[in-house]
Amino acid sequence: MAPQLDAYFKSVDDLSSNFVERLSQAVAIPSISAEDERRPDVVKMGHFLKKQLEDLGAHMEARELGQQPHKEHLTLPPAIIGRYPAKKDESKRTVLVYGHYDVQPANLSDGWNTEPFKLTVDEQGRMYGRGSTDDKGPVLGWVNAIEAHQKAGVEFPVNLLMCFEGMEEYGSEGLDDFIIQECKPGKFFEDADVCCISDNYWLGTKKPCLTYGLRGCSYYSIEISGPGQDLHSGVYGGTAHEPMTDLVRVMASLVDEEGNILIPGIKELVAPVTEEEKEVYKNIDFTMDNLYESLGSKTGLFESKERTLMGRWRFPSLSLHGVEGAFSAPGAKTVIPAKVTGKFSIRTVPNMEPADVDELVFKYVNDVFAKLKTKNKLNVSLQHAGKWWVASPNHPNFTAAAKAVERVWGVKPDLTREGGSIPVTLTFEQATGKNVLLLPMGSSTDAAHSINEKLDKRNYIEGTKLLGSYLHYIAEEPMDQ
Ligand SMILES: C[C@H](N)C(=O)N[C@@H](Cc1c[nH]cn1)C(=O)O
Ligand SMILES: [Zn+2]
Ligand SMILES: [Zn+2]
Repeated sequence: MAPQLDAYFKSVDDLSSNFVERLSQAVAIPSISAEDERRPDVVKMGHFLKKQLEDLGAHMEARELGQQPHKEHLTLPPAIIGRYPAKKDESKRTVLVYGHYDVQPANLSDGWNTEPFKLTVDEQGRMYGRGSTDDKGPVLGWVNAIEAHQKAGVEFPVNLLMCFEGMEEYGSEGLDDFIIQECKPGKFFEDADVCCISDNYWLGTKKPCLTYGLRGCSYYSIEISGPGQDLHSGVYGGTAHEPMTDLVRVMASLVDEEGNILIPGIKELVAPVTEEEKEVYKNIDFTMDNLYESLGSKTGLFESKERTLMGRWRFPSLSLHGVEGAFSAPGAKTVIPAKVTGKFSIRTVPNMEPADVDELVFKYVNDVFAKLKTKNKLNVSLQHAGKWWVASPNHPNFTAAAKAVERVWGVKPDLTREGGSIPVTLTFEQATGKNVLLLPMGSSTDAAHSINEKLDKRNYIEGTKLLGSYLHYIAEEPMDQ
């Protein structure tokens, strides 16, 4: 395998400027799944990806997923699925890869130093742009790997099945049922031997990792309304119950300043931490400085790395995200908003069942609201939910990936869990019955979901080598599981 990989690596290096250009074209499409008016761009991005792969000879299909639940006027972006080589080679293993081509919202006015939808590369090779690390860079890593094999004249080692979605940042609407259907006998994904997802991040900036766990995410809205329209605070302030005042009280009652979730019953749903498990956290290559570097401040909740890692991977957290309908522009506007909608989410962990979490949340929010004795109206609802996932890293899929990491980066990877969520991971595991590996490309300082999101060129290029060499190692790894 060594000469083949050497030739492949050289090809990746030779093509590196084409790969950056490919990422630049992808970042230029503002495929924001959460913004209704951007839906045509999400679809455009799906077709861009499809065309890139078709040009390399892959068999690709854009599969419609129907209308968006609760927003029936919107058509969901298609699942872009494919197979490379176009005709299955029965003598080779089949690897199913997943990624997403939608991105989080981004505006220059949020505080970006550069245009979010223009890939901007600085002198250190940091490639800034929305979606660069989450998840356009990693998705294009698979495309690049195919191209580099072709240009190097190196035989592609596996049958690659691909599933790319455009709604991951909005709860993967519509995808679960599609995956379940397509994993059935005779369908597109039926013959997967293993699955691989590149859509998370290293713990620090130096050491690659393989990831075997994710937190779930239950995302809620609290709508409070009262007045028939927005009001002048000079004329009506002091005469009416104000929705924003009620909402601030309800939201403040969800979590305290130390990050403790104040909803009764939530803590009891969490699996107890075992002594054996505590040892795992001690051995992870992570420092508080890694945290401070990626936070961009020293505002961590805990002093120790073990407690910090547990706060990210092992315990639930509740975050307040924003308020729709509230005055948020610069300057001063003396308005009383008539209807405000607060958004928050809970990251869930074993053994929290999403339905149990919902019940506790709804009861608590209604109880807190009732105590306010306000005449306004409350509506609390779940926007979307995805369950947590924890797997065993003792599988040839992980062994193959560890070999690839050592070959490309020259170090053994850490085995990590991830605080973020990729809702379909569990679906792939259950629907295929196969092992799922998370193989991250980007690092802890990439600022996914934040302003100035970036992917280091080194991570993109070496990451492309990593994805390709993983396919070579998985092709040869003994597997009876
Ligand atoms: C880890 C992954 N790259 C990611 O960012 N996932 C999102 C998924 C999500 C859940 N609800 C909304 N989006 C995340 O963890 O926030
Ligand atoms: Zn992602
Ligand atoms: Zn994301």
